[in-house]
Amino acid sequence: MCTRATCAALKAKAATMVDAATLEKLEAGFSKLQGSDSKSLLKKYLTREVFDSLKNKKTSFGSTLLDCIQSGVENLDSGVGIYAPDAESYSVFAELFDPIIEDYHNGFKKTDKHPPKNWGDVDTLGNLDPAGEFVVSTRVRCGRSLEGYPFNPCLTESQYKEMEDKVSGTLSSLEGELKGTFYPLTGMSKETQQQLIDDHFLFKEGDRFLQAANACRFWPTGRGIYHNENKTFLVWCNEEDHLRIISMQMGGDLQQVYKRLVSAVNEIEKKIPFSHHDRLGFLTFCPTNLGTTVRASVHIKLPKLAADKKKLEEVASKYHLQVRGTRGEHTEAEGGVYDISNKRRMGLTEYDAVKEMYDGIAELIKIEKSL
Ligand SMILES: Nc1ncnc2c1ncn2[C@@H]1O[C@H](COP(=O)(O)OP(=O)(O)OP(=O)(O)O)[C@@H](O)[C@H]1O
Ligand SMILES: NC(=[NH2+])NCCC[C@H](N)C(=O)O
Repeated sequence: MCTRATCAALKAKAATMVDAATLEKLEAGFSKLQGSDSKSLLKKYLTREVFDSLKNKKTSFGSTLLDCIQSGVENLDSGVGIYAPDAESYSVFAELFDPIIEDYHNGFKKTDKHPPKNWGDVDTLGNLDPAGEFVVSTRVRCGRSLEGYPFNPCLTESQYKEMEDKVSGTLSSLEGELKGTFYPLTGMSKETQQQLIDDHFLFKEGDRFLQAANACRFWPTGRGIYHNENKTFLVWCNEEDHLRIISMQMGGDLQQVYKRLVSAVNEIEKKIPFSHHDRLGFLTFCPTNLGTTVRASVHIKLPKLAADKKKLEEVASKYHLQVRGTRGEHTEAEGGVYDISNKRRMGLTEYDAVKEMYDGIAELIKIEKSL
């Protein structure tokens, strides 16, 4: 017979157990992935052994292995294929996250510790292309998560609203070049939204990788964009991460772009506490963005080098750079314009992540000139 005490204990145990339907989906997902020709890091590191050791685990938010891997299972063309539904997932499912992090971030081992934040001397970076021959535009972004909130899949509708209020309220106090307006996605006309996307200022809608990760619930509630008048400083609210802080402008003046980003982050950090992990650095939804969270990119035309796309990618990867299409990740180049950025974000400082892009692009331009 079930006494009150044993009943409560059984209930508590059931709450920490992964239910049969989830286990069934996990097994089906595992078979689908391993039977596919997916090139994702998820497929590479989710061995039967790792799968069996993690399939019954749950975080205190109730997130399971399925929540972490479902995007990569559904989208077999994923490069990575895994997201952390909450910060605890990085430790509960470390057996899977750690080797993926090590592979993506150039050998950042599970025993390694991400260095403390260091923006470095912002005056030491220059203009990548003073003559304006190759670089169309330059952008540096970083991601931040608000302390006290889980990532997208675990957020409630009211948390989305609360976060949007917090973010827009805080940004409204920015001054000088950073002064701007917050535009919620709710109520924005489709034309305005599309124009902002086409001009590379706003995140796209309906990203299938995020959707499959359960990251687009209650859309467009709580999502929005803040920008200054000339759109050189922008903040995305509640897309992939709670915050994406962005500085961008036409041409190759990385110093100006980086300086603006650093002063903006320093200002915002005074007003909002961000989630930071002793070993992993700043916390983000996707393991590719942990650490510095910095992606410094140029839109660049390198017609000779890019005549052979494979060659371009090979040379870029030699300098630890990643090549994307004109409209960002998972898109193709239009009119010969590529998005080239630093690939790793962990195990080095913010300054060094940006410098990695600076040095690599300088080399690519040198090669292009020599061809
Ligand atoms: N140097 C750049 N100049 C102009 N636009 C850029 C530049 N780099 C990226 N973008 C634009 O930023 C938008 C977002 O791109 P994308 O989603 O690939 O990167 P992200 O914002 O860094 O985030 P994530 O890596 O999570 O995808 C796209 O419209 C892309 O074209
Ligand atoms: N925006 C990102 N987090 N990009 C990195 C990974 C995106 C996607 N999940 C993939 O594996 O291809």
